[in-house]
Amino acid sequence: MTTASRNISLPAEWRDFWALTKPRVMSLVVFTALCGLLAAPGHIHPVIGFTAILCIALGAGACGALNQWYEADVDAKMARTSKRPLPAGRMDREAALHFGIGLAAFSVGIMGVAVNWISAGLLAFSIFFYAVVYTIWLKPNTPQNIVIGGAAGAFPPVIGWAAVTGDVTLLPILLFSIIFLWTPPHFWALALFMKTDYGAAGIPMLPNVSGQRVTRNQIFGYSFPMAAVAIAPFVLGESGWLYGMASAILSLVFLMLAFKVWRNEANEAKDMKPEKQLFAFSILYLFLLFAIFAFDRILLA
Ligand code: HEM
Ligand SMILES: CC(C)=CCC/C(C)=C/CC/C(C)=C/COP(=O)(O)OP(=O)(O)O
Repeated sequence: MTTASRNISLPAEWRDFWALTKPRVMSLVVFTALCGLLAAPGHIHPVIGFTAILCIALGAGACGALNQWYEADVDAKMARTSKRPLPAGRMDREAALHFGIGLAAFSVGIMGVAVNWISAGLLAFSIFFYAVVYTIWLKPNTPQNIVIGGAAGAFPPVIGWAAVTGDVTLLPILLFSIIFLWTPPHFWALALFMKTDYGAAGIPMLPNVSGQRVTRNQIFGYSFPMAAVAIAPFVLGESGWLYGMASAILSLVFLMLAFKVWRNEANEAKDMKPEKQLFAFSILYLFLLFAIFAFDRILLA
């Protein structure tokens, strides 16, 4: 028996289905949903709360699968995505489609029956928005694709909140707005320094359509309303000082890094340290902001 065969590992096809769900990106998506759920007023039975988060995770996985089903040809043209299960030829397109539709139907159905139909409706809408509005309609047609389409990724904390309360009030709309305004700096910073090949694959992302100067201006521009909305829960008296201080400090660091991106003139990836720093920090920022927000609300409750 070889060392490799003795390792405990998933059979290849399971690993491929797992990869279809884009687990690394989706982990933060699911975390924001958990924070929305924990920050909501009222009580949810832990088993129902766990079920809600599981459904959101499965719904997010459905998004990844449906996206890769539709984009198999595009993914084959980009080095970054060419090793995904479909372009690499390890899986049928049909299997990915069935997996995506199955996960979507299962997650929405269980959410509706076990949690409530408001959160199930929001989950169904988010999946539709990402799979159809973003992937099929906006992404191949406009460099504003991720601005509008990014709304799909902003829904999870609203869904988590609605799982507890059965409604959507100002606070979850603020959580939505934070992610909505965070997405353009998050993605465009990455698109500046990483060889994404979107241009070669015919996808009109902002850097390859309008150039690096416009992209840097837009990154800096979106960071201001993002910071303002991030601090808003404290200003409106919906959080304590802990979140107030944390959101101010984190947003200040974000703005400073976005300013360094704005000032940078480099067009070689090796000189794009500010862009790399902003992308890496964008993930830490959202993680800490949501974690501290939920913690602060639990302390206040
Ligand atoms: C339309 C919106 C978005 C686009 C186009 C986008 C695009 C990307 C891309 C291309 C990557 C590089 C790595 C990869 O391909 O897996 C990435 C990484 C990442 N994104 Fe986004 N993203 C978006 C929204 C979001 C949202 C809403 C979240 C979470 C709330 C998120 C969380 C992450 C995380 C955690 C990573 C790092 C993953 C890793 O370490 O491999 N993204 N994003
Ligand atoms: C609960 C629920 C329904 C959540 C939706 C969450 C969601 C779909 C977030 C979007 C994040 C994401 C994977 C962007 C990748 O963009 P891309 O697919 O354009 O990137 P690619 O070029 O790597 O394929």
